[in-house]
Amino acid sequence: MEGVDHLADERKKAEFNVEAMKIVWAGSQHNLEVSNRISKLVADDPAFRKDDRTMLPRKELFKNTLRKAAYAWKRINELRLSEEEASKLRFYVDETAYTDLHWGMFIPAIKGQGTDEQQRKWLPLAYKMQIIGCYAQTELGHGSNVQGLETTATFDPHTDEFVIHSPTLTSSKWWPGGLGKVSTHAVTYARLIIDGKDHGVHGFIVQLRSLEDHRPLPGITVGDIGMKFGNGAYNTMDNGVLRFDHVRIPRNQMLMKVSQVTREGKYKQSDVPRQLVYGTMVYVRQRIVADASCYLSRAVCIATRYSAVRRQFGSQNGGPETQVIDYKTQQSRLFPLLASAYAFRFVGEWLEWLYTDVMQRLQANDFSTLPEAHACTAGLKSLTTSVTADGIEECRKLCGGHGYLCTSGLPELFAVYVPACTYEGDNIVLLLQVARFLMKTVSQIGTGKQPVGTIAYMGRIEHLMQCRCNVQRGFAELSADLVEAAVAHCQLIVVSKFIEKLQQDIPGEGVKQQLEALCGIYYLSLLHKHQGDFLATSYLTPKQSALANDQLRALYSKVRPNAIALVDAFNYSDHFLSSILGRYDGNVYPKLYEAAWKDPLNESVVPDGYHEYVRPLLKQQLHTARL
Ligand SMILES: CC/C=C\C/C=C\C/C=C\C/C=C\CC/C=C/C(=O)SCCNC(=O)CCNC(=O)[C@H](O)C(C)(C)COP(=O)(O)OP(=O)(O)OC[C@H]1O[C@@H](n2cnc3c(N)ncnc32)[C@H](O)[C@@H]1OP(=O)(O)O
Ligand SMILES: Cc1cc2nc3c(=O)[nH]c(=O)nc-3n(C[C@H](O)[C@H](O)[C@H](O)COP(=O)(O)OP(=O)(O)OC[C@H]3O[C@@H](n4cnc5c(N)ncnc54)[C@H](O)[C@@H]3O)c2cc1C
Repeated sequence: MEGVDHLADERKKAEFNVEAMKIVWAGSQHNLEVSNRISKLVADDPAFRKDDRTMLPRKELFKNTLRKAAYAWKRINELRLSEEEASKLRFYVDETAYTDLHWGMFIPAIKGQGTDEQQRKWLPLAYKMQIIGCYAQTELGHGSNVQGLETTATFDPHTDEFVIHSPTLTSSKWWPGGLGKVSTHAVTYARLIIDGKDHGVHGFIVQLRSLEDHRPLPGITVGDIGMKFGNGAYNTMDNGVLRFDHVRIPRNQMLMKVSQVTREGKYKQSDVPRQLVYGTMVYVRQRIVADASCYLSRAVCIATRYSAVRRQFGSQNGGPETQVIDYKTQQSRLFPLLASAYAFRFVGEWLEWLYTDVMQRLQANDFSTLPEAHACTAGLKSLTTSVTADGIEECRKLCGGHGYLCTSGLPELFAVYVPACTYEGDNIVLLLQVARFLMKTVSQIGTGKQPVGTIAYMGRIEHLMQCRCNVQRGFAELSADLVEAAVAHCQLIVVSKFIEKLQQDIPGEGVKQQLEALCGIYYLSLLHKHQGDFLATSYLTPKQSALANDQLRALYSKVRPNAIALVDAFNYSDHFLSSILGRYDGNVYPKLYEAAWKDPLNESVVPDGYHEYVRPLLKQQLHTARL
């Protein structure tokens, strides 16, 4: 019934202060206050309706996204929201759009790789959205291999310009979000050519469309690359294709913080690592880690609430059937994901600190922690997005048949999230970067001391490195194993940051105890999953492994009465979750039934097509042997 909290009994079981846990999840009292205020602002505004997304045809869907983005911008300015509040508003609008790339990559690229003068010129225009930008790096033929990009930027000393050109079909820019129909400018990555010499990939600001009539400028061919996975989902984004036909830009539109080209055409590489040109990707990867905890927690919230509502089997003498959340199999699938959501939240906080620290060091020309930052952002982006994508799908399965309904919110959540395993760096390619970092670390041990434990096999590689074969062959031969080592390395970071979080002062009755239980579930479920490795390397005895599994089950029982309160602590509105299965009040069945009749297919009792295609079948007079 309306107004009844069908999960009230579950909420009464909580053994900790949920309001205090909301502050832990939000990161601070201030963050919680801003989240509450902005979330309500969005949820209460019908202009931000999103329950129709999966039913709109692409052009209507996209126009609706443009409308929402413009309306959001209007509200941001009317209410004079801060950058923090504006970012929260875009988060709670919950619709991928060109603004993601304008604010999330175009502006950071100029801030990270532009000179002070270039920042003074371009950032005010971008902040006022008087230009709209995208990040055009990937090409039809190359995405992972940035050094393989083919677009050229050839310096013309006669006119003090760069000529931007797409020499081959595969050099067409392909995938950049916001490029297809909206962006007026792009930070474009191209090979810098001076006097016939290729200086590698650099960033350039290129205007794509007229600010008067939005038509592509001369030499620019640009459009959308077409429909992507799933209805609604990422089709609100205009991922685009872009070709340059000898497009001329002023020399001062090459981003010149890291390296410069003088008026005379002299190339100057500052004494900074060339990889700083990749700085925007590092920035986004660390943000994607925090983002993973948001997406995973949304799916876990839906699946946990529904698992408490859903009853199946187990009725005694006509009594109520068993809540599926009480089955150990349901708990063994759901609670590690709940623990992962919290774990990724905390490692995301740490990674943001690491990134900020590295950026401060770069200001002082201290590049000592850049390799660690690269390995951590790459590895944790890979790990958290893979676990989150798989976790959203597991949450769909945890909801049985109803999880497959769009009104569960889970299919669209999955469809919009899964590209995170690919964009900002294919997850395997990034893990190979971590493996390279690990190998370099091991080789620097250098004293002949063999690495032990789960990285013992790296000793064999190191041995190969020292004797009969070169690093590349050893690395390539064992790359699949090295990727597993890279994952293990990243899992160690996640676990250690969770433990470090627990060593902080965490206010609120019972809050720390719940986090300790979740931390235990996180590492014991990992131990359980990889117990073969631990047993094979004698890190664990069979008896210890069995004890660990017993402890894991005991922790499931400890978390069970707190599960609903632990997902309430995510503090998501019903509007944001957009899920009948995940409703705060648990009023699932009546709302599922009500929603079904709103589907356009039910606008008529007899479906379109009946008379043309069904009635003739029913009325056919066929004389076949089978009849
Ligand atoms: C949905 C919303 C999501 C998040 C919300 C929040 C904010 C985000 C806002 C918007 C985002 C929304 C949607 C995402 C849109 C997607 C955008 C994109 O996808 S942009 C394009 C991304 N492309 C990539 O990531 C390409 C991946 N490839 C690479 O990074 C490089 O090619 C690679 C590192 C693989 C190899 O580079 P290469 O130059 O060939 O180096 P090499 O391997 O030879 O190593 C040499 C040397 O350099 C070190 N190194 C490499 N990279 C870095 C780095 N980034 N930083 C520092 N150091 C680096 C490497 O370790 C090695 O060192 P050693 O020689 O071993 O010491
Ligand atoms: C939704 C979405 C949005 C995007 N937005 C943008 C954007 O705004 N701007 C932008 O510039 N780009 C964007 N991209 C492009 C994205 O960054 C690339 O697709 C991504 O970097 C992967 O590169 P790729 O497509 O070349 O994959 P590939 O590298 O071709 O991957 C194909 C397979 O090859 C494997 N592989 C590749 N190299 C190696 C290797 N050395 N060793 C072992 N295996 C390897 C990969 O693991 C993978 O299994 C977007 C992509 C998507 C899906």
